[in-house]
Amino acid sequence: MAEPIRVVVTGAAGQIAYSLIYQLAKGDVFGPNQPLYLHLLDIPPMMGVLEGVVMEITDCALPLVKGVVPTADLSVAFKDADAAFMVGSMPRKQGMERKDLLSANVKIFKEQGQALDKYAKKNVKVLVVGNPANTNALMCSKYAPSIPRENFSAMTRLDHNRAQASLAQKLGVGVDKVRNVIIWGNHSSTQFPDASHATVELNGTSKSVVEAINDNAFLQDEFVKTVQTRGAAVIAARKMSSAMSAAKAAGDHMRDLWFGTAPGHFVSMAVISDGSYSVPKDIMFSFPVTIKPGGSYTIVQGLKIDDFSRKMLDITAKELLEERNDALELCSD
Ligand SMILES: NC(=O)c1ccc[n+]([C@@H]2O[C@H](COP(=O)([O-])OP(=O)(O)OC[C@H]3O[C@@H](n4cnc5c(N)ncnc54)[C@H](O)[C@@H]3O)[C@@H](O)[C@H]2O)c1
Ligand SMILES: O=C(O)C[C@H](O)C(=O)O
Repeated sequence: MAEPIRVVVTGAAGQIAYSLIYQLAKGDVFGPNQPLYLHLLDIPPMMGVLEGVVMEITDCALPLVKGVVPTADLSVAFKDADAAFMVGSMPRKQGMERKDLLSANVKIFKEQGQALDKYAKKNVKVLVVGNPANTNALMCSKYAPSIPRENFSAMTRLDHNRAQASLAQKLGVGVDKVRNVIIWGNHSSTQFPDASHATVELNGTSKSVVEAINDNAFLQDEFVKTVQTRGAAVIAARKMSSAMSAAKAAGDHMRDLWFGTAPGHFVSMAVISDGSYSVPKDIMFSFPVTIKPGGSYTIVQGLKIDDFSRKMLDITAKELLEERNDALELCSD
């Protein structure tokens, strides 16, 4: 058996964590041969609830869990961390946009970035889930200057999974037959879900999704809007934000960072922009990426960007630039 790794989950007493921790503990993310210590961070008033979560982890009797560290202390939570799921923050309520959470949440990510910088391993992989995820990840990385910026990413995998599932439903095939959808930009209602490079396996043959659906109006309108507003639709129905699907996406994202993407497949992940596709640098922008085992990723290059796509990329980049300015101001004191 491998040496145990230390995996942090923040917001560990919350909804997403409740589904995520089980996946981690049973080996769905880091593999069935990887023992781990679970470092569970929440705020002091939630320590009683967290105690209940720890009892349940124990009662699951899962052999990969070598220890559980429930805490409200950042120095304990991030000590020697190999991987961190940054979930802890306020979720939006009906009628809010995710960026409305910036003032409530961004300082959490500043403070926790500083703690990662001080206590975590320098090769820690940090996945930001808490909203507004892209800009929180940017600020988390800014305040952890000793950790490479490439080790930070924000989650757009839920949008990616939503897009893949929506196309599979439209085509009447299993989700595993659709690949290489792209989410560009922000995890917000300005994101651009793009099916133009996606493929579908039909009767054993790979075909472009655009050709298979043969309905550009659907792909540029209904499909885009459905994915952009899916989070709000879940909130309207559940009166709480998505949790099971968010935890599944967080597991998918981290597993791909750990083990790499399959040949010929790319996934969507918000990473620091290097200017690819004329996206402004230094914002956390969701791109299509391929990943090598161990987490080094490459932004997929050379995809054709038509006029419609260009317009959509520019809209979401503009929003991220605005969020960055607001976040810098909020964190300046
Ligand atoms: N990126 C995505 O795709 C995606 C998807 C779903 C939800 N989210 C976001 O994830 C976040 C968590 O959602 P949830 O449904 O689990 O919320 P929740 O309210 O159920 O749980 C959040 C937990 O975070 C804790 N918390 C608050 N401040 C903290 C701090 N400073 N340090 C540590 N813990 C802290 C709370 O006490 C609570 O236990 C929200 O911001 C939500 O909008 C993102
Ligand atoms: O939409 C939200 O606020 C929650 C989450 O970001 C989601 O996409 O479901």
